[in-house]
Amino acid sequence: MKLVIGADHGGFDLKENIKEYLKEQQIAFTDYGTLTPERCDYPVVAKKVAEAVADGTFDCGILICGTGIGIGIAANKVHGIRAALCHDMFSAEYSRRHNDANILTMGGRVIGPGLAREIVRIFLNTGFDGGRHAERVAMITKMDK
Ligand SMILES: O=C[C@H](O)[C@H](O)[C@H](O)COP(=O)(O)O
Repeated sequence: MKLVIGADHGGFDLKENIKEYLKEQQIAFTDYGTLTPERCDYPVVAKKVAEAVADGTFDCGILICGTGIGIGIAANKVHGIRAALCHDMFSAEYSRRHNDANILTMGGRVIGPGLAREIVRIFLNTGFDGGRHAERVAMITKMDK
């Protein structure tokens, strides 16, 4: 699984914490920034990460801003992206099982690193159920065109 991660300044600290978790779990990833805590614009990193997932460079992504909202709105503008804002474990599981989410978004100003690590673990280890959910995801993909 090829994984890419990105954040703005609002998500920078949580991104760094999640990177430590991924290293501990020996999960490879690429960091598309931001690489410092200086203020920056979340649509820029959202576009970079979302396009790299959409074109197949990566299988999935994690995007973090202050709330997880803006970076998700921006990522979902890219064709083929299904970015899901998850601040609980149930949503993380079902974003994969029912929505085949390919980007997880979280808010670094909303949740702490312990819960965020659990959400990441579930997101990365849960598959898509397919079946009736595949038909619905196909409807979304059609709307994208
Ligand atoms: O949805 C947007 C994000 O939460 C941003 O991280 C946030 O808007 C950044 O705000 P500020 O520039 O005031 O730190």
